[in-house]
Amino acid sequence: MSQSAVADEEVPNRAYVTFLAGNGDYVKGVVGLVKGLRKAGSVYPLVVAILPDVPKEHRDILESQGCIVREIQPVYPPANHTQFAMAYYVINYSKLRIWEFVEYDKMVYLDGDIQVFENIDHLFDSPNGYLYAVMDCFCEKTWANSPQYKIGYCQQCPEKVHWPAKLGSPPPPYFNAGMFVFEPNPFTYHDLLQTLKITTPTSFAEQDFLNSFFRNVYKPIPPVYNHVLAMLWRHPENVDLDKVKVVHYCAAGSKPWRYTGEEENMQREDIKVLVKKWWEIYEDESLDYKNCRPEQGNMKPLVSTLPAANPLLQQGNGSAPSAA
Ligand SMILES: O=c1ccn([C@@H]2O[C@H](COP(=O)(O)OP(=O)(O)O[C@H]3O[C@H](CO)[C@H](O)[C@H](O)[C@H]3O)[C@@H](O)[C@H]2O)c(=O)[nH]1
Ligand SMILES: O[C@H]1[C@H](O)[C@@H](O)[C@H](O)[C@@H](O)[C@H]1O
Ligand SMILES: [Mn+2]
Repeated sequence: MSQSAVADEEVPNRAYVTFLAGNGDYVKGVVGLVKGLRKAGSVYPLVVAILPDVPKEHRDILESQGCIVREIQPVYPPANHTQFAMAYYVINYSKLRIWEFVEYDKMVYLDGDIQVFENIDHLFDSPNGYLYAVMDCFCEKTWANSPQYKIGYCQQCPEKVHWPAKLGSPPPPYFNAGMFVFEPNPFTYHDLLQTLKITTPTSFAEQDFLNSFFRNVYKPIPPVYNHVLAMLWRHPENVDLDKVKVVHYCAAGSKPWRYTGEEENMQREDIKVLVKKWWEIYEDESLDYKNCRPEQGNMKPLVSTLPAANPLLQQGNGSAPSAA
């Protein structure tokens, strides 16, 4: 048996995964993401779960950047109920298909509007059996229809405005579904789709659904793994930008490839710096797949045959730049 065949059996199969829909400009986000993962020295590839409406030119760009492109079929919430979810988010139910990627033992899902500034490969070593993600913030206007927003309660600072006793116990921890660590599994996948059929959609679509489905196995991880930009102005006391590893450009007007600086908070210095840092990675040709040295071993589809795929050897990669 060849050495690589032995390695194949012993090294768990792991990958990052993102989601891409439509023929718009989110493909830029994914290109930025795969280059960021490379810069951070990740040894795992990026799988892109794409809907059939992603044009061939975009698929080609992704493959030329070393991504593994996998077409998935859309998932819709039960008929006639879509009006309950924000239209913009409905497409995200299709994300549930990633539980079907059972050739991987563990995956880290990242939205296309996320950038990874420091190596996070150690997340794959987290104990199995849980879904790991970062707790969300309820303070932006996107939450305006929720009881949390109306009360002024946020799980990021539960002591500031207490959850009123008359409403019972405070809501359980709620994660932002732009980033999570999970295990693909045929039974979970089946159960997710069956449960969706009998679930009435709510505002945050699959994010609400995943929070409800995984409520008993959800483990919060530190906010550095999914820094939701609104934390900068809503909870500055909870943020240490130097320590942030993963930035989620989800605040209105903050997508770097669409950034104009016009929307509220977008003229902040810290936002400008983070947008600039995204662009530096996106435009860095040395991070293009074609320019990467093979010995770097990162993001190769055949990464599991490389000795460097041992995650324990990759822990604490302190050389990567921080987000700040
Ligand atoms: O036209 C689109 C829209 C979305 N996406 C993909 O879907 C992801 C989610 O969309 P956004 O990042 O624009 O959404 P937000 O970050 O504002 O939304 C958050 O809430 C959503 C609720 O549906 C999802 O849970 C999402 O992952 C979470 O980060 C994108 O990153 C991208 O990967 C596309 O490919 N094309
Ligand atoms: O997933 C959503 C989205 O990312 C919004 O932009 C943000 O304001 C919300 O907090 C979050 O739940
Ligand atoms: Mn997002």
